[in-house]
Amino acid sequence: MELQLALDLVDIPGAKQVVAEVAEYIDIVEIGTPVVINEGLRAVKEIKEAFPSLRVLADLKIMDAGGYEVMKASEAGADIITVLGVSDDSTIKGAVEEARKQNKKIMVDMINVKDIEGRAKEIDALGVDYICVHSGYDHQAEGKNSFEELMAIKRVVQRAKTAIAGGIKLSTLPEVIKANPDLVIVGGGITGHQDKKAAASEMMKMVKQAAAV
Ligand SMILES: O=C([C@H](O)CO)[C@H](O)[C@H](O)COP(=O)(O)O
Repeated sequence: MELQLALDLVDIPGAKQVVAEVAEYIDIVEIGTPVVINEGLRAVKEIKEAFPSLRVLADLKIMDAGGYEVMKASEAGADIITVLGVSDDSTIKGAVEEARKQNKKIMVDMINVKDIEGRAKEIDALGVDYICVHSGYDHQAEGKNSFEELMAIKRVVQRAKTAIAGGIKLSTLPEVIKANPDLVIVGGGITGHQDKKAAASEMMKMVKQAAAV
């Protein structure tokens, strides 16, 4: 099991500051969609250059032109790129094909997918690297989470790694860990914490303990 830090509400200097604080307690750093909107793929490039030993995920939430957009994120230094599960199979196939050429990985974000089990099965067969259940900010505001969706994809996914994102905090992490995802993604649960380093360190400890069992 691994831990990914999602950075959504920062600019590039702010992102560097947070990563410098918690780098030893995370496996992957995510340049979130709002950061890419504000700063462009330059944010991915600068974080990869500043922290070469960390894997960097570009949360582009690709919906079309999968191959082209994966190529651009790869050029910027992204190791993992996100594509939406609601997009057409041709988009996901194009993304996977380009990622293979560039030696990168594709994560499919299942945000707003209605038939989670059925679509996860189809997407798994397309050769993606991760399938991620995700309660986005708008769903979180309605009190939703993706714990049940994680259990649903765990039942059907055979080759991809499984991941979960959306509002995970120290208090809810044990419930998430129980469902045994390969990757836990945390944004505000670390960045909104008074002591980011302590929160990341505690989360990493819990994740690695679970992985060792
Ligand atoms: O993907 C995300 C969201 O859609 C905004 O772009 C977040 O990175 C993801 O939800 C994790 O952040 P938290 O919900 O704050 O843990």
